[in-house]
Amino acid sequence: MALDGKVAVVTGAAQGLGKAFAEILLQNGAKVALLDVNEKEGKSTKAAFEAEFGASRTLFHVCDVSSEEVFKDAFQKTVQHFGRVDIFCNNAGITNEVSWEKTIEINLKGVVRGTYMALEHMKTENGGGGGVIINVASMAGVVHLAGAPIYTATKHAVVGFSRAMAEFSAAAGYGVRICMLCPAFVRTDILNALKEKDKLGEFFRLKHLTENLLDVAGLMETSDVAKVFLQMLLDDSKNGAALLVTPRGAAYVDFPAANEIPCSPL
Ligand SMILES: NC(=O)C1=CN([C@@H]2O[C@H](COP(=O)(O)OP(=O)(O)OC[C@H]3O[C@@H](n4cnc5c(N)ncnc54)[C@H](O)[C@@H]3O)[C@@H](O)[C@H]2O)C=CC1
Ligand SMILES: CCCCCC(=O)CC\C=C/C=C/C=C/[C@@H](O)[C@@H](O)CCCC(=O)O
Repeated sequence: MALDGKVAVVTGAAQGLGKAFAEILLQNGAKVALLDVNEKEGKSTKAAFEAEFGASRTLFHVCDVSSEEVFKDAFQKTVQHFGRVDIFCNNAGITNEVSWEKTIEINLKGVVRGTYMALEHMKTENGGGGGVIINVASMAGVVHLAGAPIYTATKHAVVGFSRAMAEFSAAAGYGVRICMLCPAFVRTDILNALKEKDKLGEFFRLKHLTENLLDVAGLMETSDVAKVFLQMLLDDSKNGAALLVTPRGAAYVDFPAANEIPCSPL
């Protein structure tokens, strides 16, 4: 997929990884709708992008992905403004083990909402032009964090949901690919949760386990992950693929097929 003239939606685009994904999309010729619950940061990001790429290339909508109504409204306004959407990146996420229902609402249900909405618009069956959905999971979608069980659960769920939807989309002939990005640790505000007892609750006592993983893996910059995001987005051969991103490089996860799981009689 060439990006020139394509229209992308990125959730959680005001800062961190979402902002870096939006920036690399803009650098490569796309128009980008920035959706985020943080109005102040979102407006400031939009202003910075306007100065660099021109006013007509970006839109900002205040949008909480945990509200079906608000999310749909922001998406519809984007379609009205740009005329179409070709790329949808479900990136918004939080770490909050105390308000765990909120974490599921944003990290999982927000991704499900965004995926369904994007498919409905992009699928060729409805006269759409096809496209790509990138769901941002985490390495915690493949390995677990004992210090963040709900975060882990949402990210595993995003991987499972996206893989199933990718196969469904291909089988239905929708013309929409769905892939997952699974980064290890990236220098963004989400990691502040590791210092906040009111975010981790009883799991705060295991924060050293997460910190140990961070020490082993190292910390990436958002721009490093954005480069890998772009590669995956442009690779038309990938559907249902989960790309792990670490400071040492990137690798697609080799999931076992159902008939490849070794079992012996009990
Ligand atoms: N930073 C890291 O080490 C890693 C982050 N991730 C994932 O990357 C994604 C982006 O996170 P980061 O950029 O790291 O964190 P961040 O905290 O810097 O950015 C998250 C963005 O999502 C927005 N957001 C939060 N709740 C929202 C909601 N209800 N509706 C709309 N927007 C909302 C925030 O306002 C913020 O702009 C998340 O899904 C996170 O789980 C995955 C692996 C590693
Ligand atoms: C509670 C805060 C979590 C916030 C954000 C994340 O999603 C962070 C990433 C989650 C899991 C990371 C696991 C990392 C494991 C590594 O130590 C190791 O398994 C990978 C080694 C990388 C390499 O091969 O170089």
